[in-house]
Amino acid sequence: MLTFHTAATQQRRARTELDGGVLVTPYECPERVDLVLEHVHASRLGEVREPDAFGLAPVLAIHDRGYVDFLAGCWDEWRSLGRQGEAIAWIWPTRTMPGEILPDHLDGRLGHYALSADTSICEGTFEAAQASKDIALSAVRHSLTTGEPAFGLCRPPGHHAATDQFGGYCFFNNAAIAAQYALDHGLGRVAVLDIDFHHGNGTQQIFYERDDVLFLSLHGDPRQCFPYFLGHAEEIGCGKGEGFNVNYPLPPGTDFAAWAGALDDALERIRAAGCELLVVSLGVDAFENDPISEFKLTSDDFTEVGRRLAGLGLPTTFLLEGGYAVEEIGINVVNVLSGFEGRA
Ligand SMILES: NCCCNCCCCCS
Ligand SMILES: [Zn+2]
Repeated sequence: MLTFHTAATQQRRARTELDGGVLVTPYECPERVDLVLEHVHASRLGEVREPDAFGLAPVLAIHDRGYVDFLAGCWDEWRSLGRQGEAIAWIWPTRTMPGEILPDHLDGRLGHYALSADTSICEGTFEAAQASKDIALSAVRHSLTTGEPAFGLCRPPGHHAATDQFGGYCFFNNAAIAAQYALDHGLGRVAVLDIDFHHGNGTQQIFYERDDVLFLSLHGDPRQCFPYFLGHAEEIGCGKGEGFNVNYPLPPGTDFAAWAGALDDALERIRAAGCELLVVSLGVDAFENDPISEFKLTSDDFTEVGRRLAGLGLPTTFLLEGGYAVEEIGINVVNVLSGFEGRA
């Protein structure tokens, strides 16, 4: 299986994440890329290829122009205000303050465009996000033109990024951008399957009223887990999109047996919907030792996940999302990919 990767994804080197009331070293660290790459090579998964540059048009097919411009200028503007730390949102529109008018001040715009305070913006963030979406586009183009599976070693991840919102370590929704690219190049319907521990709120929001993307997500129940405010089973899509959004919220402590039951149901729905491509939001933070997640999948379980995905018989593009047990991220990611190829 081909891997798309560029070191440009490591330009984002944030030093701070607000976690439990203190500023910690971000869980979503550049070293994640090195460790996945190490295992891609060690497992002889296949060639590692630099992505092509696709520019901003595919991004603007998904994200709002004002949002993209905000991301492009935020760090420099933050610094021009004389701020010492990294750009972190600290005030938001709320239930009692809906914020219909976009503020002029950066702090107001930061709250408008930020989902959560866990994601700092620093030097190199915009550049890394561009590299990550180029990886996703290169991977999906390969699957479309060859029918072969491809792996996009994306970083930063994307599934929490909505039309005009960043957070959960995500800026551009790589999976949504890839799915839209496939639709713009002739496909009628694409499935996006999100197996990251956290609900893909951004991907859901982007496609919620559409029937050309079937979005399915297995994740920690939002009653107990980030992102807390989206991801319930009752959210089934609306308008033309009704029935094309499927959430599988599962309780903390879920093991593979229960999780795989939801996966099998999701695979059945993908089969029934006549999807022509599968984009997998491949987060491996459902792993039992993940520091910020609460499922109990083992490394061997990830091999079985890959095997079951292969059973669909669809062209499949895997895009890295989360996974914060850094030591094991490489094993877990490659196990899915090797399992898919029947090599494990
Ligand atoms: N403070 C603990 C983590 C907060 N961040 C939410 C998790 C984002 C996962 C992205 S896959
Ligand atoms: Zn996650």
